[in-house]
Amino acid sequence: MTITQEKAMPSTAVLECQGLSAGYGGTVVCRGLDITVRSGEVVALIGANGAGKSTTMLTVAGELAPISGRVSVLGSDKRASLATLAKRGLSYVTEERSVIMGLTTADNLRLAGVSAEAACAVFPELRALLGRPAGLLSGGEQQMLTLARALVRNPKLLLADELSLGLAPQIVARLLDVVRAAADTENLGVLLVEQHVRQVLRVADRVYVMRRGQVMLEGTAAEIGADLDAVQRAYLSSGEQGESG
Ligand SMILES: Nc1ncnc2c1ncn2[C@@H]1O[C@H](COP(=O)(O)OP(=O)(O)OP(=O)(O)O)[C@@H](O)[C@H]1O
Repeated sequence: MTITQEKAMPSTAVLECQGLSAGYGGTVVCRGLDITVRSGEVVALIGANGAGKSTTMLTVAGELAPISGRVSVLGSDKRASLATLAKRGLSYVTEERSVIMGLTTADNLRLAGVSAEAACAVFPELRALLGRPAGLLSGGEQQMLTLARALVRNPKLLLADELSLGLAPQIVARLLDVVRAAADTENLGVLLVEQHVRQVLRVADRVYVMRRGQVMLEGTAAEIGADLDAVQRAYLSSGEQGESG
């Protein structure tokens, strides 16, 4: 008899927040957060505007000190800077276009120590754009460059905060599909903040729903998706998050 060993090994937690409170200058914005991301898992963090999603991401990324509670990133709960965490395998991408606009796509990759070949393997769309100044790329192309640059380094944990802000639904789908594929093939753990709720549910394994600094609801993407209208009414009602993209 053949014993299938697939999924027999529990996957490693690449991020664990326990009772995490976070905020600015001692003012608590997020409280009591328990959030886990395992390797190979795409986890979505959704919530209305001002719910505390970015504050959570900044704290996990080492940019803000936790006010209380525990954050363990890639097996260590000692606070470290983003630069140190990046060396250990954390990648943090945001909606801000982090490319250098005056440099070509190729030079942006070179500056980041990333081979153009490897980046084009992630997004073949970049090949035709290698000689073009990044400032002349569309928003979606700039985010492809950003994401390719992040993924080529083979991170173990990707934090993506509204990577697709302001982009057309097709581009959002393309970016999210690449993130999903990296989780599946590279065992990457992903925490995604995303405005396009329906799109993120399509690629996520699990979801945390935040409201006013707290996780109000968590479940599999299928569970949250099954009652999305009620979830939207209860927790995502203010601002753009209510639009399910
Ligand atoms: N630098 C800051 N100093 C003080 N308060 C801040 C700062 N940044 C954000 N806040 C406050 O923290 C709360 C949570 O903001 P945060 O940006 O984390 O929410 P969010 O869920 O990411 O919202 P959005 O979807 O609008 O980006 C808000 O009330 C916001 O005004």
